[in-house]
Amino acid sequence: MADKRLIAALDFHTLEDVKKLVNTLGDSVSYYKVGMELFYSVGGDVVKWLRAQGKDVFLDLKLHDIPNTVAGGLCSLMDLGATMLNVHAGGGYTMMKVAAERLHAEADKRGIPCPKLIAVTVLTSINQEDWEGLGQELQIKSAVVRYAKLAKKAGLDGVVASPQEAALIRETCGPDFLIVTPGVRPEGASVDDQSRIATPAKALQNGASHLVIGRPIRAAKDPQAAAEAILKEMESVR
Ligand SMILES: O=c1ccn([C@@H]2O[C@H](COP(=O)(O)O)[C@@H](O)[C@H]2O)c(=O)[nH]1
Repeated sequence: MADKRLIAALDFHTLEDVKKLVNTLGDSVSYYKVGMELFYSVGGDVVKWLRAQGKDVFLDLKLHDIPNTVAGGLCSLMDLGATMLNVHAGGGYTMMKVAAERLHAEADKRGIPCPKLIAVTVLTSINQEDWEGLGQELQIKSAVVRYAKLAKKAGLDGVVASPQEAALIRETCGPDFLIVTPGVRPEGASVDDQSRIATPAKALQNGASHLVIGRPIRAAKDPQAAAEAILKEMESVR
């Protein structure tokens, strides 16, 4: 049985590429992330196709707009059947609260399970220099925890954060809060454009509930072997 803590990122722009990787990974991976590159080129069909294969889907579109627009957008996306959706915590407490309330109300009205809703805190590509360039005075860690507390208070199920902040979020937001961490790199793997990273084992030890991993699997010579090695490392942390 696949380890649902691993979410493989499908940053492709054709359905053919998606099918090839998903078929290669087979039963080893049961949870996939669809982000803007794929969604903007293929649309909702990719989510429907993945769901028809029995896969869970994190639809990572990072909605960031005024409350009414974000809530409406989420309700439209709900039709696709994704397991998890997200918004930007930078949209503020009111936006997150309205989004969560409208999503739950819409799910109740339609009699369908409500997708998990999580908030992006500070992107894992942001380093200290980028952060200061934005005029931010809090430390990145403190800002991430602040966003996580706001997301929890607004009724969201969790956050996206780097594995470096996971321990502090877990301590602050409790055992059931979802902590979805991109920025995961096996020892020796290329860092690419990520900044705040950790290995799969370290991310889990820090309290991450899910690891989002893209290029270390997708760009590997043998994606199946890369995924298996990551899963083996994850298995050591339960
Ligand atoms: O803060 C964030 C939020 C989202 N992402 C997404 O996760 C994957 C990571 O892919 P890698 O190839 O493993 O770097 C990618 O789809 C991002 O859009 C993130 O990296 N950081």
